[in-house]
Amino acid sequence: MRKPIIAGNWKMYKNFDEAVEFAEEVRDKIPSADKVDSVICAPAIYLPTLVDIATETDLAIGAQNMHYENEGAFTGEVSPSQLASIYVDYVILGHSERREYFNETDEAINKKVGAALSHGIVPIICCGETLEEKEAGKTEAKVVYQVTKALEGFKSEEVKHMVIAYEPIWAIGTGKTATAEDANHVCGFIRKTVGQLFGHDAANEIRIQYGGSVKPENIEELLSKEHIDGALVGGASLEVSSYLKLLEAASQNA
Ligand SMILES: O=C(CO)COP(=O)(O)O
Repeated sequence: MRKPIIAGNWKMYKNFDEAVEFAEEVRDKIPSADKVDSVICAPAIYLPTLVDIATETDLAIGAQNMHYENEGAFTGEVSPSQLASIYVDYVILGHSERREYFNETDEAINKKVGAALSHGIVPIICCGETLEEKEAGKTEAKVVYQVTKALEGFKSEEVKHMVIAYEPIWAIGTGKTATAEDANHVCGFIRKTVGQLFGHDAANEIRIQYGGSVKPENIEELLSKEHIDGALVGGASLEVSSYLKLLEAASQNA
């Protein structure tokens, strides 16, 4: 049985006071980490403070991106060793917004996955198709390509501990959610691909999230599906009450 994982992606929202207030309000209300992994992926400048607030609670903190090099002349970037030095647990890699607006390539994402692993940071690897690709019947080909590239060169033992987030781009921030059946179908397809590349154990243990307009109203149906192990959530992770409802739903599903 895979433990559900709900990760909030705050993107470039909240000022410092709002971020602190949120974390202080939720930290003692997080369901047990035995039942659900509860993560907030915040803007980089808030990470040390949020890690402090979350210490000795069941809330885990993640970054939204990082470079693959540990140090160097890369103005404006944050490195894996820097994130590890402040005890960040997770990092979102290859989000469609990074691929689209910051020209992130599959090769760079693959290097970032390796860098995250070598620092004990769990990568949440994003994949997903555009509306055009969906309408052209290319969803499966797109996610297989992205997942295969991101996982190239790793061992089954490493892949097991990773998280993949299937986020159809047309469902992000649009209020349009993939039906639970469609989302489950694609997540199942991703699992099958992992199985072909890394074997049965990796396929069985890797956690696959759905992302794209996930809300308290649709989380239960999504999580009831065989291949959906959690959610990567934008908008609905910004409010304390809706974030906690998502966690509650996942802990009851566990
Ligand atoms: O991009 C997303 C999470 O990474 C999804 O965002 P929304 O939940 O706001 O659609």
